[in-house]
Amino acid sequence: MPMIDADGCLLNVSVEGRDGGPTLMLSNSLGCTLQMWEPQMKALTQLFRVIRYDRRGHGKSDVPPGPYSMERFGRDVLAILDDLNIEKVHWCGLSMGGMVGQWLGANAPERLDKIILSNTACYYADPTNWLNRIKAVKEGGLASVADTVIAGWLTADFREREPQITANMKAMLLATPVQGYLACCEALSTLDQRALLPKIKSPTLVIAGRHDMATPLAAGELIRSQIPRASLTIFDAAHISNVEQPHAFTDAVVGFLTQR
Ligand SMILES: O=C(O)CC1=CCC(=O)O1
Repeated sequence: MPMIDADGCLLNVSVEGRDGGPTLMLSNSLGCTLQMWEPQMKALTQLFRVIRYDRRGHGKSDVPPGPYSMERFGRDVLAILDDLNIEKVHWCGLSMGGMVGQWLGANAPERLDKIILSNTACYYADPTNWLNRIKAVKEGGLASVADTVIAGWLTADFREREPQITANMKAMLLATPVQGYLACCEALSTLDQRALLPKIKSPTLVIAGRHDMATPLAAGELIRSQIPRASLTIFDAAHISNVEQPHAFTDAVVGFLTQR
């Protein structure tokens, strides 16, 4: 896996799949590494060259001091594409990955082909939840918020049915560097990309989870309504819908990216 330099921050990047095929870039949720996409990889690598990466502050990437911002995360993606000599990619980002996709779609439209914005928001009306989470993590580490976060990621039904997957997701969250996690929460506490959405001209699919409390269905509907010609698909899932509904998620991604 190459480590790619983005303004002095080394980012852990993985490139797999079909050589010479269209390229699809996957972008993670807060507290997740590129491993979050494992349920999709077998199918996606048969059709696409798939780029995954650990966002700065996460996984095997560097953890430079904050503040971070969606612009910073977007420029990290452009550094990866430049380094790999890739002009244009399809984008699939979940949660923060979807927020980075919004930034790129509006600010670097020449680098994105089709865009999938999954379980995401363009702003938070009230930053209190993020400020509370920052305080809790500063005081008690990620362990102090992990069960609440996991309850937002996966429905109770799924957690009961799939204890091993749930435990793996929790371990991934708990392994996140605290400084990187906090710097991302700070970026989320001031997020407001509402003005960017009408500037996105790429074909866009918005995915939302019927049981997603972190970025509710209404947040997905707002994004859909503001991006010209965007469509919305809803899954019976909480926040991390690609893990909770892996087959439906993969089918939606493949269907959207391969339709003419
Ligand atoms: O991890 C969470 O609590 C939910 C979330 C919001 C933005 C993001 O990337 O994840």
